[in-house]
Amino acid sequence: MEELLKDILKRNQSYCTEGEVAQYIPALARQSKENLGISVVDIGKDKVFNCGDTEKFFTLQSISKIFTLIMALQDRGANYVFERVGMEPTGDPFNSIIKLETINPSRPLNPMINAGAIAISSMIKGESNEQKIDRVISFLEPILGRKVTVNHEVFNSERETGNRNRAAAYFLKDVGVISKDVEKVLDFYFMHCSLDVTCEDIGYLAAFLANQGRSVKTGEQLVSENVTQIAKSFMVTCGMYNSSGEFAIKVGVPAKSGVGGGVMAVSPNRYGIGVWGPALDEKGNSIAGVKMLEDLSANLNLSIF
Ligand SMILES: NC(=O)CC[C@H](N)C(=O)O
Repeated sequence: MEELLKDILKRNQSYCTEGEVAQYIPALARQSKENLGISVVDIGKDKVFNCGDTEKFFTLQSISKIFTLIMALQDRGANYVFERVGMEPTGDPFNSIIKLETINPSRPLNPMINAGAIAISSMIKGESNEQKIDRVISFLEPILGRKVTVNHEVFNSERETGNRNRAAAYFLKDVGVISKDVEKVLDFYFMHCSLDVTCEDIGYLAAFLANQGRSVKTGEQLVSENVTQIAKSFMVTCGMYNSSGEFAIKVGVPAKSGVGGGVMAVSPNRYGIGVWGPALDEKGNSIAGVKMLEDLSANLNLSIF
């Protein structure tokens, strides 16, 4: 495995120069394009294989949407959640708001697009945003086996510039999908997107899903298999946004990307995979990261289809 990862990293390094780091969040626009890392957690061997920049921090961004979805399902139950957010892919960019008004009854099509994830954020239980983010952190820490913190620079940057998310959230309040204070809901959404992680962490988050909701670090069953199945189904249909179909054909595993450049990929019962490369394609997915996943899938025969 060490040799395979070294080879895959080397073969795909040149893709780092293609695409751009996320420009619409100023703190992310300052990231270096050159970073590239891949981490594979082998569940059977209880071992992690790292290659490249696997210990540097970047923000979780949309990968966090999987974990807030899991928490909302636990806090409110599936009926409550899916009365307010749908189960279908959009074919539109992650921050698009175009379908919010044309669908009847009006609700976000799925929990992976920003509008859906913001609605999900409003469902997480807690008296204050501090309590809510502490709950997210307490959920993640036993999976990662380390302390997790919010990156305040990225949080403030998103908060200052997130006007499209603000537009989506106010629309959702108008149609009754969100009932809480919109600015507070947005702050909490920006906070969980701004959690600092490493590529290795993404591998362990993926391994937790590959392991049907059991932490590989502690052995603890943290959520029911059914809830992880829902999360992984959304990863297949919507996890890579309007590239999910192409990704299913070329890589063939449940995956979730974030504009920090991370991609979390799940090989059920076998591997948790984290890749990181901050230069993104026009759909917001890491170019070199996706290329490395294509190679890894072909080499290890990972496609679930
Ligand atoms: N695709 C992403 O990672 C988007 C998350 C980012 N925080 C946003 O709201 O735009």
